Order: sequence, then structure tokens, then C-alpha cells
Amino acid sequence: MKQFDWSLIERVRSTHPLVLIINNAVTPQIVANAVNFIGASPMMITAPEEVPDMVAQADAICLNIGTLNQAQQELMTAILAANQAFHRPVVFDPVAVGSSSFRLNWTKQVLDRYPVTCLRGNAGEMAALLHRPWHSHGIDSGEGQDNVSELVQECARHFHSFALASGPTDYVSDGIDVEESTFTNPYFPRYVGTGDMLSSLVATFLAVENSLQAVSTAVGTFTLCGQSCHDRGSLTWFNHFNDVLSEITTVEITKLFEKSEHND
Ligand SMILES: Nc1ncnc2c1ncn2[C@@H]1O[C@H](COP(=O)(O)OP(=O)(O)O)[C@@H](O)[C@H]1O
Ligand SMILES: Cc1ncsc1CCOP(=O)(O)O
Ligand SMILES: [Mg+2]
Repeated sequence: MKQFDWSLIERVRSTHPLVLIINNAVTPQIVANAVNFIGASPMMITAPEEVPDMVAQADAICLNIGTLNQAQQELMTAILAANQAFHRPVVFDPVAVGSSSFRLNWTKQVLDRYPVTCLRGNAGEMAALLHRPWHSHGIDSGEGQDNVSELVQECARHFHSFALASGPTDYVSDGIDVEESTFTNPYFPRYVGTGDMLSSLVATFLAVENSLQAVSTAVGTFTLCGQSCHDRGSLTWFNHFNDVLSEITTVEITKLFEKSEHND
């Protein structure tokens, strides 16, 4: 099977899936826009009273623990519990889980109890979930010796989910196969929230097809769009990147992909 299925972009744009997102307090606007730009419909909530209605309408769910607190714990747990009747794809982003036992203990407890479709984090976050030795560094990946390809495969196996470890190389696994992609731009790690945007795009693609190929295609779309922007500063790059995301089509991403392969 091919790693990417670029036709999924047209499917997102034509079906306009509703993506229910519980985000951190730092990046909600850019995350909502990423989902909107690619052709889906972002929905963020804070009231537990709305959970049953929203989960029933959602086509996918993205949970991000970047600014986790008790209210968010209750909200996310209620969403996962309600989703047991609907089985919507769930992306879980364990932001900075290696830097706080509050985050780690709660996340492990939740992942033991509820299934998620895809874990999306950086290598340090994946290592923390597996209790591997690693020097975590807040929202950044930090330093460690483990092979990231093995980490992501082990994460997928352990949590019975897809796993995506982002970084200079992005690794995607279903616990058996591991796929790598290396489309990149040095501005990605310089703009806070690109990881959160990526998680919400993975949820968006999973909304139209629940497959490893959809996870890879989300990463490929996100990184090829960012790679194609050549700018002289973080802000100009980010604006250009968002322009490209909002215009990207199956035809245009195929051209970017072919050009990128040609340059390898
Ligand atoms: N050092 C890097 N160079 C280029 N791109 C990177 C680098 N690190 C991460 N990326 C890209 O940035 C995006 C966000 O990944 P990452 O920074 O790992 O997430 P997070 O913000 O959750 O730590 C991904 O698309 C990834 O491909
Ligand atoms: C700065 C910050 N602090 C808590 S969450 C957050 C944003 C994290 O974004 P990302 O995981 O995409 O780097
Ligand atoms: Mg992150």
C-alpha cells in the first residue's frame, strides 16, 4: 500500500467533517484555523453539559493536554466516556507529559481505560508514556538515546493505537509497520503550536478514513505545505504556510510531492 493517499484532501473538502477539539489555552486560534483551512469544521467546547450533543455530532475528536487542569480532565474524560457509544476516531496529544507527574499519571490512567485511535507527540512525549529514560524539556522533545522508530512502534503496540512521533523526521506506526517522512522546514519548531495543529489535522483526516494511511497523509500534507514556503522569518513563514494550507488541493499536493521526490 502507498504511504500517502492525496485524494483524502478532496474527501475532507467535500465532506467538511466536524472535528471536536479540546485544546490547550495557548494555541486555540491557530489550531481551529488549521482545521478550517484544510476544509473541515473545528468545534471547541469548555462546558461538560455539551459533551453528549457534541460527541454525537463529531466526526473525529482531538484531545490536547497542553494546559491540563481539573476542569479539562473532567471534560476529556466525559468525551471519552460518551464516545464509547459512537467510536469516533480520537487523537490524543500528550503535550509535555514527560515534564509533570500530574500529566503523566492522569494520561496513563486515561489511556488504560479508554481506547484512542492515534497518539501524536514528539519523541520525548512518546518516551515518557513508555517510562523510558529521557531528558524532557517542557513542550519540546528534549534529549534521549532511544531510537525514535522503535519508540513509536512500541507506543502503538502498547496503547493498541496508531502512533505518530514528530520531529525533524516524522514516524508513523500501527505497531507493526513504521513509516518515515522527511518533508521539513526549519521554521516548524520555531513557531509554537505547529505540533498542536498537526494533531488536529490528523484527527481531520481520520474523520474521513480511519487508517494508518490517513495519519501519514495528514503528516505529509502538513509538512509538504510547510516545506514549500521559503521565507525570511518565523511570522512570514507561518502566514505563508497557512495560505498554502488553505488553498491546497489533491492536485497541488501531488505536484509538491513529485517535486520533492525529484529533488531527493
Ligand atoms: N527540528 C525540526 N526541523 C524541522 N521540522 C521539525 C523539527 N521538529 C519538528 N518538526 C516539524 O514540526 C511539526 C511539529 O512537530 P513537533 O515540533 O515535534 O511537535 P511538538 O510541537 O508537539 O513538539 C511537525 O510537522 C514536524 O515535522
Ligand atoms: C507553550 C505551551 N505551553 C503549554 S501548551 C503550549 C503549546 C504547545 O504547542 P506544541 O505542542 O505544538 O509545541
Ligand atoms: Mg506538542
